[in-house]
Amino acid sequence: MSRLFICKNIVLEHTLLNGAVLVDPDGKVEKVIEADEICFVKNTRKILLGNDFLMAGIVDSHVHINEPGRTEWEGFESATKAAAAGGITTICDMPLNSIPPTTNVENLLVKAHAARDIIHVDVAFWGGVVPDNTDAFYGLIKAGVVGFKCFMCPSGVKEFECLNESQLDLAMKKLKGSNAPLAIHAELAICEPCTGNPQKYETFLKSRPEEMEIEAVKKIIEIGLKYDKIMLHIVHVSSAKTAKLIKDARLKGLRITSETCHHYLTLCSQEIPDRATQYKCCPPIRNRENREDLWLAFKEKQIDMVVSDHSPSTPDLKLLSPDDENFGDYMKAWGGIASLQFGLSLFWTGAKQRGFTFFHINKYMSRATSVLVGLHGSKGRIQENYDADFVVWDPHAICTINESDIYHKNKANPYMGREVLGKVLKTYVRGDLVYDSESKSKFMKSPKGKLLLDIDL
Ligand SMILES: NC(=O)N[C@H]1NC(=O)NC1=O
Ligand SMILES: [Zn+2]
Ligand SMILES: [Zn+2]
Repeated sequence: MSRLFICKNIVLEHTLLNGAVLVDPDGKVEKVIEADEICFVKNTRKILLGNDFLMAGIVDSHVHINEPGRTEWEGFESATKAAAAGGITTICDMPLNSIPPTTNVENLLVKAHAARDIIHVDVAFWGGVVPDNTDAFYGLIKAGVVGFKCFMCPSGVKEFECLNESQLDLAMKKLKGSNAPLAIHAELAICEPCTGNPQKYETFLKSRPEEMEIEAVKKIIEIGLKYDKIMLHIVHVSSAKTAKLIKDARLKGLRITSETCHHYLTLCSQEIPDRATQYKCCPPIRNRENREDLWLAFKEKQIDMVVSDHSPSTPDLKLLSPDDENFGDYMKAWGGIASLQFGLSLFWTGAKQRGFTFFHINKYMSRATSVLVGLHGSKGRIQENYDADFVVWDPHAICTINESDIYHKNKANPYMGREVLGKVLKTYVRGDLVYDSESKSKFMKSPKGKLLLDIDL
């Protein structure tokens, strides 16, 4: 049966509409209509959303799910529940931290089989580039990966080796003209050895200065400019200076985009306590001034989107226990922040204070990310023929991030106890309810997510 979502605040690209969204039985948007046309629509199930806000579901193009192999860090079921509870309707899984990594079709199938039947939102996959797998690119593209990801410095896991300059050059050469973007972790290992107290955040920050990112991006641009049709994407930009370089390269004709993460926009180094390794990620969270410059970089069109880079691990690897001999050692702890579920509230809290609107949330968290991963024909907008992926939320609600409300497998995160603006009430994937904050069970018994791949399993 068709469904009619009636709502006073429907967030479209540039307008807030008092009206309704008609969704066909296949879960596609049939029509967006104004309030005075509602009475003409017959034979539908009406879903009354009143004064809540109805927005396109969030597309988080940067998530590490880690199953199989490191499922105790994060798995498809827990990650997609957290996503649904955060208003995210599509996540794109990064190729590393799982064993095997997504570096050939065989491995992709292993991951897809692990995910099948247990996902509460849609899941797409990035392929990985490691030093010797260019022969696997074609098969991975045919199977439907959304693009490729590589590292320019050690990734943190031994199965996913980083590329040197000539290997990066080769990857670009092979991918040019393919429509598959190459997403790059841009840090060059040019830093000095760490001295100082490893339990102080400042010590870690000094060991990974922004020059590592700046030099890496300069190198990427230099190589990229040799290849006409390569699509490049710089993941988790932490430094506002890097963001500017990326925009300048785009003005020179390079097809290059950038993302930043909620942690760089919300947190700052001055506020990070000693031994608080739940704040550790790479590149590191930088100072307050840089954080403000990152917000400005959106206004200057230097940053295109914002994602979670959700990359949790178990608490032992985060060295979070006072009983651990390396307790709170920033240099030794796992680098990666768990935040998948909080993206909408974190971004909105910071964005509203700085004069951004609902339309920017849609732009940076749904539309731009959908374009990056080639899903812009079906995801990221409330529009005819698009999937009816929706988040229903209250942008005025003030909530506290509590451990009991978190669905990530590993709950340690830098936001515990923080007050944020915005509460997700309900999430729909292809017209079906997948999360309901009011219900006892919150999630559906039979998960409704789909694998966004071009192969049959
Ligand atoms: N391996 C992995 O997930 N690394 C991620 N963690 C992080 O903080 N930055 C990354 O690239
Ligand atoms: Zn990375
Ligand atoms: Zn990542």
